[in-house]
Amino acid sequence: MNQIRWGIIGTGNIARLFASDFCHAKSGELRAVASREKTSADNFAAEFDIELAFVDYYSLIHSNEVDVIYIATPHMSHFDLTKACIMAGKSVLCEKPFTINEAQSQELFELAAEKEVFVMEAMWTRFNPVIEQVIEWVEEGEIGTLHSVQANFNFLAPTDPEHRLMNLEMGGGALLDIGIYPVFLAQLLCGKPDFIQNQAVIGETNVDVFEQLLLGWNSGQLASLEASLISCNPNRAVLSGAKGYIEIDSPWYMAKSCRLINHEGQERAVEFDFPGLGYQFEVDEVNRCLMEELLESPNHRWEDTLELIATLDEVRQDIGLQYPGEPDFYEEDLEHHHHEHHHHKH
Ligand SMILES: NC(=O)C1=CN([C@@H]2O[C@H](COP(=O)(O)OP(=O)(O)OC[C@H]3O[C@@H](n4cnc5c(N)ncnc54)[C@H](OP(=O)(O)O)[C@@H]3O)[C@@H](O)[C@H]2O)C=CC1
Ligand SMILES: O=C1CO[C@H](CO)[C@@H](O)[C@@H]1O
Repeated sequence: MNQIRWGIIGTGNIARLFASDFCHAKSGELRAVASREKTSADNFAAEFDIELAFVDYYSLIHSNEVDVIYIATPHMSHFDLTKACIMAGKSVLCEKPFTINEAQSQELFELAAEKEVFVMEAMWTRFNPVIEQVIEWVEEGEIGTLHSVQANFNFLAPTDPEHRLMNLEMGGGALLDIGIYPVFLAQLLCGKPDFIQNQAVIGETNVDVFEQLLLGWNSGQLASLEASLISCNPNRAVLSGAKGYIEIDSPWYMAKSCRLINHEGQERAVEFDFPGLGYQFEVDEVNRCLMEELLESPNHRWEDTLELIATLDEVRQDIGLQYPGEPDFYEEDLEHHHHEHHHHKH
């Protein structure tokens, strides 16, 4: 079998973590990297033993040397780069959030369907073995009816106002960068929420630095979620059911262990001994999908990405957090009214 040939766009923080874990994937060749800077491309290629270093992104996108491109650049660039890859017939694994809003994601998935190109949001947590275990426990009824999801993602972000996390022009803020993880977990287990409430703290650079969300489902399920760029937390997740609960150990979004505790207090602990941080599992998933000639992963479908970003859109609309170049929320809201849009205000 020929190896699937990968290219990476960007040489920043996540590109490095991904490249270090790539060797733990079951198959695939990390064949090319592209950077805006020649020295960054060359150094990255040398460090990770990558054959080809491109000095602009579009040369990689149009090269015949790769089958799939991993986009590891800041949020605001995901739309244009993914679009260019699809147009060039290159499969895509694009960092989260897939795009900054639902309209952009919708447009890309329509294009991918039309051009018959594989596309997936790099929601790596979905492929972590602990999350697979948790899905299995919940589906097998080990905790009975699932009633609640409690999850958060907190870390101390750089305070530099120019840093991508603090900079509005770069799609900054907690929600899109890290809030997406707890929302992902809740929606993975409960589906698209029927109600969304939130409280957010806006920082000095006008991005959300801290927020809590409460999601509700007509089924009676509730999720209590938090994202913060300004506070510390062990970042554990707890799923409570009628017969017991599951605790995903810290940090839950990249955990190596979890525990199932029944209503009598009996505990079953599971530990996974995998190398690296766990980025290899999303690589395995993409390789498997490409070998099966799928356009989307059945485990993180286009619909899953759309439902995820739709929730983030709704929260941002409530907060009044708009990114440069986005259509005006309030005009959209008027249109939505005609379509019986259920927007739950607190
Ligand atoms: N899955 C995960 O665990 C993580 C995911 N992410 C996601 O990955 C993306 C990138 O985040 P991160 O790696 O932390 O960001 P960094 O700033 O560390 O790196 C981003 C890279 O993108 C390239 N780039 C392209 N355009 C720009 C621009 N306008 N400004 C700055 N850099 C640019 C640069 O590469 P070059 O100079 O080589 O062109 C840069 O090194 C985000 O969307 C984030 O959500 C981030 C961290 C962890
Ligand atoms: O996805 C992510 C995981 O963790 C990082 C913090 O350590 C985030 O900034 C990032 O975007």
